[in-house]
Amino acid sequence: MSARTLFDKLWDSHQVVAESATTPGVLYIDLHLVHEVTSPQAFDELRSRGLSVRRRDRTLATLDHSTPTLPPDANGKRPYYTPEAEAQVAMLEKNVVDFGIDLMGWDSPNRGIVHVAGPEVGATQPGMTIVCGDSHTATHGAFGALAFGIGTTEVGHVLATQCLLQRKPKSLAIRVDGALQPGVTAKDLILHIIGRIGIGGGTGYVIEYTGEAVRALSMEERMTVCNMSIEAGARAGLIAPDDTTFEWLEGRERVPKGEAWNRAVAQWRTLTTDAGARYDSEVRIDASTIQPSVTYGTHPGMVVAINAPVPAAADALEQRALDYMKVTAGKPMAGEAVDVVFIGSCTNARLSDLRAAAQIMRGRQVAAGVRMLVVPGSEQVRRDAESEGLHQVFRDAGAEWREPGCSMCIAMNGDLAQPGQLVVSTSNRNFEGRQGKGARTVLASPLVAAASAIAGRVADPREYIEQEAAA
Ligand SMILES: CC(C)[C@H](C(=O)O)[C@@H](O)C(=O)O
Ligand code: SF4
Repeated sequence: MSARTLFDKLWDSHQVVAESATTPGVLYIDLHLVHEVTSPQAFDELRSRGLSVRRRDRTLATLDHSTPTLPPDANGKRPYYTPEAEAQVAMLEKNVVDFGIDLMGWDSPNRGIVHVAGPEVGATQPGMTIVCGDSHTATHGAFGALAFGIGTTEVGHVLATQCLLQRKPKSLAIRVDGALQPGVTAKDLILHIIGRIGIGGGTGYVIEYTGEAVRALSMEERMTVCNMSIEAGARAGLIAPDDTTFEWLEGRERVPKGEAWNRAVAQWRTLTTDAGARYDSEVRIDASTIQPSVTYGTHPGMVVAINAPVPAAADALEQRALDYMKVTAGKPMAGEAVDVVFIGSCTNARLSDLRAAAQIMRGRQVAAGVRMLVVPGSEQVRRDAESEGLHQVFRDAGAEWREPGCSMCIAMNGDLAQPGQLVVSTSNRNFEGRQGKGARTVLASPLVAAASAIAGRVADPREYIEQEAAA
């Protein structure tokens, strides 16, 4: 057989019916993740047709988007933001019982944002096809799985058949050579990439991230990178699995054990792009040139190095974005006054993210007038962080330590910013109103977010890291 890319291998091993000029192919799905927002109509459809879930053992649900991050009151009542949010959660709780599906619900020690909790329990594994009614499903591609978001109608198709109609996308290699500088994180890398290729740069492609800077990333950093593939328009983002992947996965609840683990790893080691395999397109990036980066506009492609001047608007839409953000071309983002700092979301709410932020915040205070929310991505992250005392570091600094959920990433659960407020956020979307009507979002790394909370303005974390090194 001729040389194949990792993506080709994943596709070939899951396409059960080939596509033709007039019909899409049929792809077998190994894992279907479900959350409360995009599943109600899908389950209703099954009900109305008298269908059951085809592979309950390959379906796993969680509660994350609509869940409040404040604890229940003395009567156990949770402070849902709206009756709709509460109904959505109740609906999924009912659906998993009616259809016999596992739910990481309120009483589970594993509940969390779907893209944090799925990998943590070992449901996400190399070589799988993974779907979820959620655009950030590409996160799971960090494990060498073909993972992408689907719509609610397709959620129904997968529930009923465990298959999906798909045409094969093209492949794009993003090769990152060199090494990231101190204070420059995986988040800066992916923001830089989207800034470079644009929000349409990945459209029609599955991206494979390669190169020595990608190999050097931890598993959690790889998830941060793959998470935002959709923000470049890509169908999915992938990183070939290696020892970093296997070490991270070994021993987790849902991965194979004993001899079966060894066999799985041996098979997973074949999941690499063959020498001589061709991508449809390639981009090269030099990691050593990347600075801590932030967004300055209203989509994730409007990215600038934190100390570099904001570029002039190229068109009326960009000018509208600058006006909305109250940002001036020619001035850097560093120094912009900050109202709210949010550390959370499926992009950056894992233990290493919280450690990075805590490193800067330890012994310091959130600036007067700044509100800071730290929201762990899952119950596991919360437990691990609390056992290290990170929650205390954040609380001592004056930040709020919340319960796991999507929180202020999407502002549909009660956590939101006020009109006009500027939020430095570790999430992945900065659209108008994303974090509350009129709220202005600056996407950044946990290091930039923590430094900005302390400074009360958008700040370069290297100022604080250097102080520490000097001390
Ligand atoms: C609610 C859900 C459908 C949505 C998505 O698909 O990504 C959300 O997670 C988001 O981040 O905007
Ligand atoms: S954390 Fe944000 S981006 Fe991630 S799934 Fe939740 S709403 Fe979507």
